[in-house]
Amino acid sequence: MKAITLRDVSKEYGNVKALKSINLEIMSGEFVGIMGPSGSGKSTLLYLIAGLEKPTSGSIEVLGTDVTSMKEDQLSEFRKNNMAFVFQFYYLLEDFNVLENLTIVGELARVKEPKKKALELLDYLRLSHRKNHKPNQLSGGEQQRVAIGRALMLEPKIILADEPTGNLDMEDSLRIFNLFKSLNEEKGITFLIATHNVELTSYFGRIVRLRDGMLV
Ligand SMILES: Nc1ncnc2c1ncn2[C@@H]1O[C@H](COP(=O)(O)OP(=O)(O)OP(=O)(O)O)[C@@H](O)[C@H]1O
Repeated sequence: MKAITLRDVSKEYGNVKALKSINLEIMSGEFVGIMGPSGSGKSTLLYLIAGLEKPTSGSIEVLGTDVTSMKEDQLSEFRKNNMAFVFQFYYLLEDFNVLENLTIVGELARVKEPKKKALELLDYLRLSHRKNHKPNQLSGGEQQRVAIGRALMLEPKIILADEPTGNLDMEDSLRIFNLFKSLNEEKGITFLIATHNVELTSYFGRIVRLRDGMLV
C-alpha cells in the first residue's frame, strides 16, 4: 500500500524556491532517510507531508487521502489519526512529569485508558523508572524517548522526524535509531527521517537525497 505520494510538488517562500517539482512515492512499512545539505528542503518536505504547510503547486496524498485540499479541522483530525512528528527539540511540558506528558496527549485525543497506555509505552521505551521525573531532570536521549512515547500514544501509521538526533551524542543517536527500527519492524510504522548524520545511513532502507530543493 502507498503511504505517501507527492506529485509535482513545489514550495516557494517569497522568491525562495524551497522545493522544485518533487515526485516521490513511499510505501507503507518503508524506513526512509531524507538527506541533503542545510537549506536543501528536508524540513519543508516533512512539513508539507504533515500538512503543516501547503505546497505552492502539486498534490500530496497520505494513505490515499489528498492532504493538500483538506480544510484545517479535517486535516488536524486526519493527522491525529495517522501521523506523528518528532522534532530536534523535544517540546515537552516542563511543569509535568514524564507520565503526565504522555497521558495528557492521550486524554486530549480521547485515547481509551490513557494512563494504562502511557505506562505500557514507558515500559517499552525502558523509561518506567523515570515516570515521575520532570523533563529537565532527564538526559537529552531520555527526553527524546519521552517525545517519541508521546507520539506513540496516538498509534501513528507514519512517523515524520526532523533531525531527531540533532542534539544527541552518537550513543544516544544510535539508541533512538534502534528504537525507530524496532517500531518499524514490530509495529509496521512507516518512517521518514531527515538527518545530516551520515553515520546513521546504514539504518535506512532507502535514502531520498535533496539538493537545492530538487531530488538527486
Ligand atoms: N518559513 C520560511 N520562510 C522563508 N523561507 C523559508 C521558510 N522555511 C524554509 N525556508 C527556506 O527554504 C529553503 C529550504 O529550507 P529547509 O528548512 O526545508 O531546509 P533543510 O534542508 O531542512 O535545512 P536544515 O538542514 O538546515 O534544517 C531554505 O532556503 C530556507 O531558508
